Amino acid sequence: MGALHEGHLSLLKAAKAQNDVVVCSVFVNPTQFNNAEDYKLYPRLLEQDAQLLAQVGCDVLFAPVATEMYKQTGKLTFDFGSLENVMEGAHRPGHFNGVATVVSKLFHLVRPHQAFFGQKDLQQFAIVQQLVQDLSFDLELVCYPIIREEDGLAMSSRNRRLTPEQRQMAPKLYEALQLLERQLAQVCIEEAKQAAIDFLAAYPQIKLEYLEVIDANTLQPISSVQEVEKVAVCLAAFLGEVRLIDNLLLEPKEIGL
Ligand SMILES: Nc1ncnc2c1ncn2[C@@H]1O[C@H](COP(=O)(O)OP(=O)(O)OP(=O)(O)O)[C@@H](O)[C@H]1O
Ligand SMILES: CC(C)(CO)[C@@H](O)C(=O)[O-]
Ligand code: BAL
Repeated sequence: MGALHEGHLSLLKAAKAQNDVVVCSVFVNPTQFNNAEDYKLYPRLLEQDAQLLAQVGCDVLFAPVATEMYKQTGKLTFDFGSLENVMEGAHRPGHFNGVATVVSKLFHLVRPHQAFFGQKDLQQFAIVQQLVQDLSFDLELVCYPIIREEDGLAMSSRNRRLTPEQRQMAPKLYEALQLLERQLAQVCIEEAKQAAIDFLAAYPQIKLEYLEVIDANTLQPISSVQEVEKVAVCLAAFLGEVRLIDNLLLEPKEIGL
């Protein structure tokens, strides 16, 4: 969606290393926003994005305008069942319907052989995987790790909207996830979650929306980390009006099992 940072550029570099031609879409997609202010205030920096894309060897920048993108599109409805009834899907009504709509259109328009996504949007990646299966898109999906600022904050275009005070506070989200990971090696999930919730409660500027310990394959909350092959810890929180998400993928061995 543009306002590119090193997280996005890591995807571009990986794409360029593996392909002859790389296309990057920059499109602040109205149909995936459940909050009008979030859409209005989303950072838009197309000129700067174009320069950064040229520097990493991107071959094509596809930056349609919304009226053109949606000129002939009716209301499409997707059903991702339990994959979308949690976390982002539960808190952003209609969000994944909008994501699935625009990703389908982008795949048809660009016809990529590979498509690169970031782990930061873990649930989005699971939804897109399901979409590719459901609609038999002939492409390979690739997911790359989260690139962080030096203080641990996950890079995000929305970070630009933080005030200096909020920006200083924002790495607490990553610290909470790390605390949760450490706690999971020692106590049960409920206690571990409570420790992370209590940690964040000490910072009144941070309003936690959800904190989940999930099976990274099904995205469903789990009651014991021994249950599943791959665990993820995920959160969403507001700093003022700015909503940020972050997650860690944990291997069972990393949590002492
Ligand atoms: N810090 C990051 N590291 C790696 N990939 C990232 C990072 N941030 C975003 N991405 C990925 O880049 C792609 C484009 O994301 P998008 O344009 O929505 O950016 P964003 O920075 O996540 O914005 P926001 O968090 O404000 O929604 C997505 O696949 C996303 O997961
Ligand atoms: C998948 C996506 C391109 C849909 O607009 C967007 O949500 C993003 O960039 O993560
Ligand atoms: N970065 C994922 C899309 C969104 O937040 O709308």
